[in-house]
Amino acid sequence: MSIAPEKMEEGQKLSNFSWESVSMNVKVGKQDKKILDGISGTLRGGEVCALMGPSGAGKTSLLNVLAGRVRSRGNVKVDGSILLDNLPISGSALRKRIAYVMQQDILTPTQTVRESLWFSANLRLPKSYSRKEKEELVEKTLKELGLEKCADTYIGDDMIRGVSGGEKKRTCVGIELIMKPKLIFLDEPTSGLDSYAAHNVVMRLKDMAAHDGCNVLCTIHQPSSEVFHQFNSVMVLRSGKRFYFGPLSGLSTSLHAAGKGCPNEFNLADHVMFVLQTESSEALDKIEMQMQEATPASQHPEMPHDKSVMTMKLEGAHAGFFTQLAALTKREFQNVYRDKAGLIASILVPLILNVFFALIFFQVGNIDRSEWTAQAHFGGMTQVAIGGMFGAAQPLLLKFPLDRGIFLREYELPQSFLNACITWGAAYFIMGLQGSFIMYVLIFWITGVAAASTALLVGCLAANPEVAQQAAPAVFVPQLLFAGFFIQSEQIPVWLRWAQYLCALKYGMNLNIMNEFGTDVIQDWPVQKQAMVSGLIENNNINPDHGWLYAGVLIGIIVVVRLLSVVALAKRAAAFF
Ligand SMILES: Nc1ncnc2c1ncn2[C@@H]1O[C@H](COP(=O)(O)OP(=O)(O)OP(=O)(O)O)[C@@H](O)[C@H]1O
Repeated sequence: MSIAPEKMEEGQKLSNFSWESVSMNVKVGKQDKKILDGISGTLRGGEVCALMGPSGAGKTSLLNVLAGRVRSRGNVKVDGSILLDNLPISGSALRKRIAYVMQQDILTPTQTVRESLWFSANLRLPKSYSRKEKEELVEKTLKELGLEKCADTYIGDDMIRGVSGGEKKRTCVGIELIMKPKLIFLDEPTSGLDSYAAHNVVMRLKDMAAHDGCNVLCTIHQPSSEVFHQFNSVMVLRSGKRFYFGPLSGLSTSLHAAGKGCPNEFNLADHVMFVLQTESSEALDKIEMQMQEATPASQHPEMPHDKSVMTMKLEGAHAGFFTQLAALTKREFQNVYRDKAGLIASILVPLILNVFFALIFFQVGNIDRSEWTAQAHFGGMTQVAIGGMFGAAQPLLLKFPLDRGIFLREYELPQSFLNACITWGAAYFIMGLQGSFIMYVLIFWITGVAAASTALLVGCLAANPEVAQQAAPAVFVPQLLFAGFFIQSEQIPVWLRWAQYLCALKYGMNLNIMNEFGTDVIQDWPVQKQAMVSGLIENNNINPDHGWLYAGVLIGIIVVVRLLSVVALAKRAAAFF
């Protein structure tokens, strides 16, 4: 979300955000499915509105349409108008003005609460803010959200002990609120919280809305009475239609007037849900009509505009490239060194595994041994390269790339270089290889980055991580087959050989073979053994003069595949927005 507020100005009028006859239809097969049916409403500045309704009623769809995240395309058709201060607004102009707090936490576990807010402030506030002003804003937000006590605690995850669920939610809210947006949409900000923590979140939102004059809309699921009564207004949906919109008190009186009053000891929110889910569609139409007749004003709440509060101009350039780069680099380094378990795993696991695998190929590169064979010698090198390819690609297939960077991240290259050093440090001496150690490390490094790039593309094309994993063999098995160990290039049918140009492992292995069996390495070997490895080079169509070409192909694969990933991801994002 990118909102760039200028400094706050006193005495500006509150904004009204309204929408009229918003509809959304989806074509499912040959049928039109009405997701939203002519919904109108208004959000008044300084107030918090709850969006409620049974599961599937259309809450998230409405929130997405109002946030400009869904538009007419393909089999989705969106109608209606959205107005900010009575002026139509749509597209990026609308998205820019809305802070959208999604259901999923998007926090970095290894950052503290204060660092998370600072990260957001540093990256997203306009350049006109000085460091001191940003720091003051962070401290103010911490205070307003009641996060001072846990400001220096890690966010945490399953591995790292961190802040509580409620504090996490409030941090998520804070990350958006630090931008002082005019419009704040929250998708179930209280889900997973106990009623006290949920109450806390809503109270903070309410205080902030009242103080800063922003318009807040949040979907909410089964709120406790205490939480529900904090909202200024409520919109209740049923089957994509508006059932009620107005103040909370109006909901209670109009239900009463329709003969469905909430018993004293019941929770009003639960009661409405119960009515919506137990009454027939015809009965609900009747109740809705009776409610409208009883309190017609509730359906069109007036919009007083006489209140003046602190608000802000939505202008100003964002933080510059170098500020953003510095902030991102710092966060990624913190992430690596604070995640102790991850750090140990990324060193110890490859070390132990590679020692074990290398022991299976113990001294296969020592030509003085009577057991020496070219096949085992070649096999030892191949197993390290295959292990490297899977080690680099696996994490990208397991984690959906939408939440990862598409271009090489700041620490991705050093991390894969470290991995290359660990792997060859464990394998090279045990297997008794003779090529240049540093060349092995460099080849492993570049092949690993190419394999990781391919995995990233698979992830970007796949609909979800499961599909990505199922598609993985289609990409990686050919790599193994073209690597020259199972079948040599000249034995593969000519009309299929072109596929080797897509396989990073093939070029990594070409370079490995040149490194291990180059003329300078084998010149002192017995002639018979020289002939055996020379045959290996020839049968795999390796030209010893083409080393730079093979390295160039690997770099080309990295560049092309990363660019294709950007295109794939941009298409996916366009479908979403
Ligand atoms: N793009 C789409 N294609 C087909 N059906 C859709 C699409 N988007 C939403 N729906 C359907 O529209 C209905 C409303 O979905 P929505 O997610 O808005 O409901 P909700 O009120 O937020 O539900 P919940 O409380 O369970 O999250 C559901 O039946 C959903 O399956």
